[in-house]
Amino acid sequence: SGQSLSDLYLLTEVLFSLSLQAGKKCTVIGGSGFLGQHMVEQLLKKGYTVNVFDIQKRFDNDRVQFFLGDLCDKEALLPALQGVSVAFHCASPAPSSDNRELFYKVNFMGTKAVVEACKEAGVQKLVLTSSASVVFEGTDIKNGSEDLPYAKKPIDYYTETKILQEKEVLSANDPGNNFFTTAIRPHGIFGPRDPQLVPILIQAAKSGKMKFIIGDGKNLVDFTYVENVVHGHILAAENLQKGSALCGKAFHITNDEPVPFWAFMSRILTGLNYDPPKYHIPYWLAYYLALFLSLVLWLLSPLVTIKPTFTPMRVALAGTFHYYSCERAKRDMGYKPVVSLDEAIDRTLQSYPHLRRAKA
Ligand SMILES: NC(=O)C1=CN([C@@H]2O[C@H](COP(=O)(O)OP(=O)(O)OC[C@H]3O[C@@H](n4cnc5c(N)ncnc54)[C@H](O)[C@@H]3O)[C@@H](O)[C@H]2O)C=CC1
Ligand SMILES: CC(C)CCC[C@@H](C)[C@H]1CC[C@H]2C3=C(CC[C@]12C)[C@@]1(C)CCC(=O)C[C@@H]1CC3
Repeated sequence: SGQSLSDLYLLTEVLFSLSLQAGKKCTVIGGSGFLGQHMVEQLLKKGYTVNVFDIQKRFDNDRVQFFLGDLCDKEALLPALQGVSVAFHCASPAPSSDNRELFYKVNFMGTKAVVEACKEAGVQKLVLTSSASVVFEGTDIKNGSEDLPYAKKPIDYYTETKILQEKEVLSANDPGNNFFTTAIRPHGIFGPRDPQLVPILIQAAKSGKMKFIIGDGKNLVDFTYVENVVHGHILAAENLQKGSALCGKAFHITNDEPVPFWAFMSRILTGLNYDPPKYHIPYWLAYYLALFLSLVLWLLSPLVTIKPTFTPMRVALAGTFHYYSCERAKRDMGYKPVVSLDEAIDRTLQSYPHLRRAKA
């Protein structure tokens, strides 16, 4: 009859909208962090229901359900993953923490717990935030593709465990059990609220350490605006499905506009009223000075803890080419940066009024 037909129609509508809602429920592991918070904001804008799992709560939002816990604890993760179809894993100890045990525990063992918890909770898609640095050994990379082998000698412990983490996630891809995984490899993320790049640079400038250009200053590097990184993650989640080219694969996400490292640094410095560096120092000299300094600080470490501005890792990043091709992301997920580098730098500079030097 007409009544039962309209009941059936209503039921179908309800079921359809329930399935859409379930498809759009996600968890951001590391959602209190720099990238994580930007992920949450964009996911909410796109109509996702968002859970955050993090060891700390760094913002308030009525539309977000927070789960506080350590990702190394599978039992703590499970409630945050109930009814969720996509998990984004963008948690990591800060690279500057330089704590080998912590990197191993969180990035490797913790990621194993994330994979197990996702499978147990019935999450279908896991998108990992990896890093383009997993292939970087401190020597030039120009337009590197995802086919480059993992670094045999990674530049630091952080990167060593990012490699282990990425391998763990990609090898967990299991179409037979309806569990799909992929990894996004961003490079040099920057933007509003970044606690690393701009604040470290300005701190160095304030203490008079930004006088030298390491090398000839022509080395091209990728700096990627945080919203482009978020866009890559969301596209990855939306294109990750049975039979897609994303399953078990890694993808570079960059601004697709490599820029000389020192031109980028100078633009940030002058944009915040600091002088750009102007003297040149040979790369090898800067590298061995940084190595010598880290040795001295290591010898002094039982007595005093000092964090150097110029570490061998930072010198390597500042004095070599390291930019990557994002053709694979363009081809397989329709990626294209949504914010140009010029616009991204302007927005970033405007977001740091407290770091701007007052003009004399
Ligand atoms: N910032 C950059 O230039 C790049 C970052 N990445 C990757 O992007 C991801 C996000 O980085 P950022 O947002 O810059 O870092 P962040 O330090 O701002 O955020 C990391 C978040 O992870 C959380 N976290 C750390 N340990 C945890 C644990 N045991 N359990 C639960 N939560 C924990 C922290 O509380 C923090 O909220 C990381 O995986 C990082 O390796 C990759 C390439 C470049
Ligand atoms: C003091 C100056 C020589 C350099 C100041 C800027 C640096 C703090 C940043 C320049 C390149 C950045 C970078 C990262 C951290 C911040 C920089 C060293 C990462 C190591 C962050 C984590 C990653 O996965 C790779 C990044 C590469 C670029």
